[in-house]
Amino acid sequence: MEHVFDASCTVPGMSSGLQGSLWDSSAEPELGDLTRARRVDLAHGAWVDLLPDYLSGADTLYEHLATGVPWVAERRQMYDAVVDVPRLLSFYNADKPLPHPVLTRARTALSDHYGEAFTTAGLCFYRDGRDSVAWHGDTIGRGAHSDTFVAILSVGAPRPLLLRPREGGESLRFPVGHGDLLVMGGSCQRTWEHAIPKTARPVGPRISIQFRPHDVR
Ligand SMILES: O=C(O)CCC(=O)C(=O)O
Ligand SMILES: [Fe+2]
Repeated sequence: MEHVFDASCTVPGMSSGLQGSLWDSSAEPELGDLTRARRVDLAHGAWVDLLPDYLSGADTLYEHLATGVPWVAERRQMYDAVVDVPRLLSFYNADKPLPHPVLTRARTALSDHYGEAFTTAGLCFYRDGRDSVAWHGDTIGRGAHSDTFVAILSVGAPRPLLLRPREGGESLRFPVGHGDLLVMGGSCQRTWEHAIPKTARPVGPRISIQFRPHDVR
């Protein structure tokens, strides 16, 4: 799971920013075996499944998404200020074809494995260590009151995904690297929060793909 990336920031649409990978960057992306995922049970009925290197040929997918997806820089109202969302976004609802066939195959494989249809895909582009997502649960829709799944496939620079119980307690740190899969399940969205913290360390760009079932956001 050691991957080497160039630490330079990317200008999306001009250069993908992924350089110096040790891997064959022309390899076609392929999926591994979901039954090899390792489950970590968390308190309060939450769990995460971890599957490092679920995707091989991750360089190819990274390049394809970095340069080919219509990335959007959003701004959001925060109290009385309008602030930049610290990452680029691209959302694929159930009707919109996913930007690479391996993502369509991943969505089908996840649906078969977990026994629930994953429908949407949210893509996030973290350009460098200043990009982040603050503590939150994916509680828009039924994640607020029911058990749900959120499956995250990660390509590019490794970043830690942090999880902490809502009622207080220590946070757990799950490094997610190039081609890794992390699935949050059970009560995770309503009893825990997750975040991708900012870092002052020089880190290269990362793209995450979050697959969610209907009415989970
Ligand atoms: O990028 C990630 O791995 C997490 C993103 C996330 O939590 C979200 O978009 O809801
Ligand atoms: Fe989230």
